[in-house]
Amino acid sequence: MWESIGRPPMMLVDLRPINPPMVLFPTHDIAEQISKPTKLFPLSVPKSPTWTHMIPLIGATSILGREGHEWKDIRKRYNPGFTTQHLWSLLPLILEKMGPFWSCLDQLAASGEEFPLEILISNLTFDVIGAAVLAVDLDAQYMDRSKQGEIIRLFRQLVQTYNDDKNNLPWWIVPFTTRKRNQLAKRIDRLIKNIIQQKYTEMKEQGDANRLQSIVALGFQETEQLTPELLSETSDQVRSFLFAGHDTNTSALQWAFYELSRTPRALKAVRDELDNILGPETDPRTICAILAQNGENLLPRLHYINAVIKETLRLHPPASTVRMTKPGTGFTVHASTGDEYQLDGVVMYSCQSIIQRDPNVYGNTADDWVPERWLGEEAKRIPPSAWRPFERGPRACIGPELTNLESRIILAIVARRYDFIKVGLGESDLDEKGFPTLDEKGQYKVKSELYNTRRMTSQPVDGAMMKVKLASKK
Ligand code: HEM
Repeated sequence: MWESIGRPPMMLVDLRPINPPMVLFPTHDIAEQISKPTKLFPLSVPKSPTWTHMIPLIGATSILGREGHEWKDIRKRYNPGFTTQHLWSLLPLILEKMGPFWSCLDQLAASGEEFPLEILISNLTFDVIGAAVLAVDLDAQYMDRSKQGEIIRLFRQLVQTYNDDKNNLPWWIVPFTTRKRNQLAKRIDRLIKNIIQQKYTEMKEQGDANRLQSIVALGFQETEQLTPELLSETSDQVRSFLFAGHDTNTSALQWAFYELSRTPRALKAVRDELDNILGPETDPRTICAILAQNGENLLPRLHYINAVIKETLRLHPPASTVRMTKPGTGFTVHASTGDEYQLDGVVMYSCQSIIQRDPNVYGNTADDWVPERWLGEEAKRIPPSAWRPFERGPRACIGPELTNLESRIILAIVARRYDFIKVGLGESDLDEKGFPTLDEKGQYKVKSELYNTRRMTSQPVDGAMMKVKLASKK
C-alpha cells in the first residue's frame, strides 16, 4: 500500500470510527523520534491506548502498557532477571527443555510426515519461558495438544481468539469473542497466581542461599509480603512474559530455519562454525552436555549464527511499537523532507518491516536475506537505529538476551543434525532431475513466496509446513 502511493515519508490510514487514525513511519529517523527520551517525554512517547485490547492476555497492569513511575518500578524489579549474567545461571533449566524438541524431530524424520514447524517451536519456546520466568514445567511439548499442561492449553485458546480479523475490534462488534476471552483470562490468572504463591512460599521457607532463581523469584528478593495487589500485578507480568517471550521468537525461529533451508551457503557456514566451536559430535545429548559445562564461553563465539539471527529479525520482524500523545500536547515529528507533522491523537506505528528494508541503509540487497552483512566492516556502516526488531529507547524489549541465548542453543542443537525441507508455500522449484536450483542470490528458487500474516505478532501464514530428515554425515 505504502509503495503504491509512492513511498511517502509517512502514511496516514484513517481507521475511524473503529479505531483512531493511524500514521505509519517507514524510516528509522522518524521511528527514533517516538522511541527516544526527550524533555517532554523522558521515558519516550507514551504507548497508544490501543494496547488495552490485550488486557485479557497480559493483564491491566502489564509492563507493556504501564507508564511513568509505575512502569519504572516494574522494569527495575525485573531487569536483573534478564541480564546476561543471570541468564547464564538459568542455562541448565533451558537445556533441560531441549530433549522433547529433538525427540519429536527424530520421530518426524523417521516418519517423513509433513508438520507445521510453528507448533514444535512454539511448544519449545513456551517451555523455555516457563522455566526461565517461574522455574516450572509448563508441559507444552506434545504434538497432541490434549496432553499439554492446562495453562498452555488455555493460553493457546485465548491467543486464538485474537487471530484473523478479530484482533483489536471493540467489544460491541465481537461480544461473544470478548466474553470468551474474559472467561479464559480468569482461569489462566487463577492458575498463574497459584504457582506464584507456591513459589513465593518455597522461596521464603528455603532462603536464597545459592539456589537457582527464576526471573520472578529474583524480582521478589526485596519483597516482605505477597499482598493481593502484588500477587495480581505479578500474575500480569508473568502472563506478559509468557506471551511476549514465546510468540515473537517462535516467528523468528521459523523464518531462520526456512531461510537456512533454502540458502546452502549459509547452512554450510553455520555447520562449519558449529564444527569449529563445539567439535564434530552432532548428537543433541552431547551438545547439551558440552553447553551445560562450557556454554558461557562457547555460545558467545557463534558469530555467524548470531548474524543469522540478526538478519532474520531484520527481514522478518515479528513485532513493533505503537505510540500516541493526547490531543493538546503539541507533539510534532520532523520528516526528512523538512516538513513537520503535529500528530496528537493519532496512533503512531513504527513499521519495522519497511524500516528494516530501507535501500538507503541496506543498499540493493535490502530485500534479501544476507547474514554476512552483519560481519566485518559492512556492519559498522549500518546505523544502530535502522535495526530495531526489539525497538529502542527506554521502552525497548526486556528480552533480547534471552531470545538470543535460546535461539543460539536451538540452532546449535538442530542445524547440523537435520535438513528441513519446506513444503507448500515457499517450497523449492525442482529441476527435471528433482534437485533444487540456485537463483542469482544464492538461494533456492521457489515456486511461491512464503509470507507473514498478522496474528498477535507477525507469523508465517502456513505455520511453516516442513518435512525433516536426518542430515547425511560428512
Ligand atoms: C524475537 C524475539 C522478540 C522480539 C522481536 C521482541 C520485540 C519486542 C518489541 C518490538 C517490544 C516493544 C513493544 C511495544 O513498544 O509495545 C517488546 C517489548 C517487550 N518484550 Fe519483547 N521481543 C522478543 C522477545 C521477548 C522475550 C523473550 C521476552 C521475555 C519475557 C520479551 C518481553 C518483553 C517485554 C516485557 C516488553 C515490554 C518492555 C517494556 O515496556 O518495558 N520479549 N518486545
